[in-house]
Amino acid sequence: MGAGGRPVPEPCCTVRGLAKTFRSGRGAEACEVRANAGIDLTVGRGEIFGLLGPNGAGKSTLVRQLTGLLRPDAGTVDILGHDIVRHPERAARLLGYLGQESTALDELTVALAAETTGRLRGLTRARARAEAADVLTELGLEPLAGRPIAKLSGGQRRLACFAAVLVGERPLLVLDEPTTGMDPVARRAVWAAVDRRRAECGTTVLLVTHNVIEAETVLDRVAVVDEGRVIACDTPGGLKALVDGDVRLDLVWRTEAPLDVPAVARLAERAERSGRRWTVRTTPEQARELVAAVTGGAALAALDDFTLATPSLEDAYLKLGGRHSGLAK
Ligand SMILES: Nc1ncnc2c1ncn2[C@@H]1O[C@H](COP(=O)(O)OP(=O)(O)OP(=O)(O)O)[C@@H](O)[C@H]1O
Repeated sequence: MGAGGRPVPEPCCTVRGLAKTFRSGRGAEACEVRANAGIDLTVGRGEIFGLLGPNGAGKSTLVRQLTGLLRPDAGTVDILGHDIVRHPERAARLLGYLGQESTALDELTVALAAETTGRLRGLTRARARAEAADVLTELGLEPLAGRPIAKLSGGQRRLACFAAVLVGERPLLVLDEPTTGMDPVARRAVWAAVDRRRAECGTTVLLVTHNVIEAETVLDRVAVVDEGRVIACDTPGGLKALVDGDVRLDLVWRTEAPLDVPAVARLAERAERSGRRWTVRTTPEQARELVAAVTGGAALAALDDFTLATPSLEDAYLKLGGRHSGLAK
């Protein structure tokens, strides 16, 4: 049994001891960046598995190693029984990859990019065209079908590239921050499309994200990556259990916090401050006392809003010792 008592599915992707150090410059200018250092991971078939971590943690490097685009210095990558380090060319047949950068398809129209991906994956012209049309309808992209991808807005471009990745079904989808820049309607369309493929075809999804809220809602399991290592791997619920019993108190001041109020001055020393917002992670009892202190006296007039919340995945991440910057709220 796996985390949360669920049966562990058959592996789709197994990574062992993956390591990569980038070297740049020469002589005195030379520098080394260890992008990953001994990563072990197993992603089960049909899982929606997330890689969460701050900027520069090594997520994209890991993804590029999995997709056969970057050769690791050491370690193995097995996808559905294929050794991707030895045979990187096999990755294209096993997975659909949505990277962070734009692709050669950017010069094509949305419809042609989707159709071309289908053709590159071995579909007949008629089949590729039909599948592309279906995916465009599914994602609400029909009005943009005839427009070149390069001329679209950032969110539209991302959705068009995602559409292309879906044409010509692949058992594994590797999506590097797929919803960046998308509005809520487009985001919902992406997650509905992912869910449908998992339900209907058993598709496995490996997702890189900064967005902890998204991570909490869509992922079955998540690996937290920091400085090239996996520092935790569990269900979102399992990770949040690390901070079970704590609560988060957010205070938003109208302008300046009233530091002349002793309770507020004491709070200032331990709160995480971001502009007018102060955040404190504490026990429920202490949170109640703090709320009473800031809402019962002179501080109330200076308070714009306050919320008490149960711990989020971000709180769990912080507890694990990850660095705060780079994770979206
Ligand atoms: N081609 C490269 N040459 C040199 N260093 C690199 C190269 N690619 C990545 N790095 C470095 O490796 C580390 C990991 O980068 P990576 O892009 O994998 O992080 P990430 O977790 O995907 O970050 P982000 O969330 O910002 O996309 C960083 O320190 C980065 O600067």
